[in-house]
Amino acid sequence: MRIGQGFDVHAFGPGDHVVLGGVRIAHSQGVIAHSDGDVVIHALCDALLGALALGDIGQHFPPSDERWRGADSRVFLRHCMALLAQQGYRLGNADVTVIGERPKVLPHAPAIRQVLAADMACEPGAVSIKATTTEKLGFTGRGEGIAAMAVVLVEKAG
Ligand SMILES: Nc1ccn([C@@H]2O[C@H](COP(=O)(O)O)[C@@H](O)[C@H]2O)c(=O)n1
Ligand SMILES: C[C@@]1(CO)OP(=O)(O)OP(=O)(O)OC[C@H]1O
Repeated sequence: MRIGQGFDVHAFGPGDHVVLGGVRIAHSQGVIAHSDGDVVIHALCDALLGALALGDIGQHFPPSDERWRGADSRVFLRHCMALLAQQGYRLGNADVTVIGERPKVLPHAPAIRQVLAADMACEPGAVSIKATTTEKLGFTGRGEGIAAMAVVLVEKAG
């Protein structure tokens, strides 16, 4: 059994939606990112890579690589899951916290869990999505950006 943790931040910028856990959520702003800027999936990828001691998302999908411009981050998650299987592990469970004042995440948590469970080949019950404000403190509190942290437990397959 191994454990991994991940953290990601993106600044808000022009736009009308954010993507969280593969779900498009209408918002008064978008995020500034090379890919779709999905902090939930980026944190999850770093947690999976961390559990395997295989570096971080930027090493696997460099921001300098034009292939990843505007990319759907689900591609990154499925790649990390393939690496997990190659190393002889499967997901035990994942726990994610989104940090920000807005958008409100809780109404979208069931949809996010469905998407992530599909990509992580597990039951939605193995994927937890939580959210918190920072009581208007700090960069998330000022509405400058959004963050997510993730923890995963992985276990030997078979
Ligand atoms: N972006 C967010 C932030 C919070 N929530 C939910 O609101 C509840 C209250 O948040 P506190 O920071 O005051 O604890 C919390 O239980 C979250 O589920 C949200 O949906 N989206
Ligand atoms: C996802 C990648 C893809 O190029 O770029 P960004 O969308 O900017 O996101 P970040 O969380 O900074 O992770 C680095 C990159 O791997």
